[in-house]
Amino acid sequence: MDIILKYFPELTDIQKEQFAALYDLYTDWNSKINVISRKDITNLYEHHVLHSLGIAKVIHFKSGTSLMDLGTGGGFPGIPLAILFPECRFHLVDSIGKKVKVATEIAQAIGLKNVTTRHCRAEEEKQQFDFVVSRAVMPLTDLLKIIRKNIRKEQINALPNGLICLKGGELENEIMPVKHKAFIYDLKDYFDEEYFETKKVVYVTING
Ligand SMILES: C[S@@+](CC[C@H](N)C(=O)[O-])C[C@H]1O[C@@H](n2cnc3c(N)ncnc32)[C@H](O)[C@@H]1O
Repeated sequence: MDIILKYFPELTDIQKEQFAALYDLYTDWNSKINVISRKDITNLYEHHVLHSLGIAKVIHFKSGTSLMDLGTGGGFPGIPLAILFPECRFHLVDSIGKKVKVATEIAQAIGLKNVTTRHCRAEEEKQQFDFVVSRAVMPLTDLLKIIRKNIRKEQINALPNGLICLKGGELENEIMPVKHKAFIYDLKDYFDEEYFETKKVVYVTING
C-alpha cells in the first residue's frame, strides 16, 4: 500500500481506505476464483494496482469521463482507476462470469459508486465511452476492431478519445499495422521499481 502513496501522495482518506481494503479482498476472492496468479498476490500493490494506475500518469481524466475496461478479469485496470478517479464512470466487461463476479463484489465491498460491470464479450457491448482501457487481453489490432463502435465522437478531455492499454515488452510488431496515431509511454519513466522496466502504456486515438 505504501507504494501507492509513494506515487500518488494526494489521495483522500476514502481513497486510502479503499486501496488498503483491496489486499484482504483480493486475497480472499483469489483463493476461491483465480483472478491473479496465486504466487503474485503478495505483489498485488506493485504488479496489479500500481501497474493499473500507470494509465493515470499518462492521462488525467476529466470529471465526467466514461471508460470501459475490456477484459477486466478481477478488475484490472478498472478498479484501481475507479478509486483514483471517483468523478469518472467505469464499465467493466469480461466474458468470464466468475471473474466479473469478483470485480463486482470488490467494487461493492469498497463502496465504489462509479463502477458498473457486465458479463459479456466486448463484441456484444454497444455502449459508447470516451476511452477504452485494457490490460493483457489481446493484440492491439484485435482490440481496435472491437472497440471502434464503443468510442464516442464528442470529446471532453484534452486528448482525443481512444484506446489506452497496458503492455509489456517488445511492441514494434503490434504497433506497426495500426493505422491510427499511437503514442507509447514507458512506465519506467514514472515508476522506479524493476517490474516496470519493460512496461508501457499505449494510447491510440480513434477519432483524433
Ligand atoms: C489475462 S486476463 C487479464 C485480466 C485483467 N485485465 C488483468 O490484467 O488482470 C484476460 C481477460 O480478458 C477476457 N477477454 C478475452 N477476450 C474477451 C472479449 N472478447 N470480451 C471480453 N473479455 C474478454 C478474458 O476472459 C480474461 O478475463
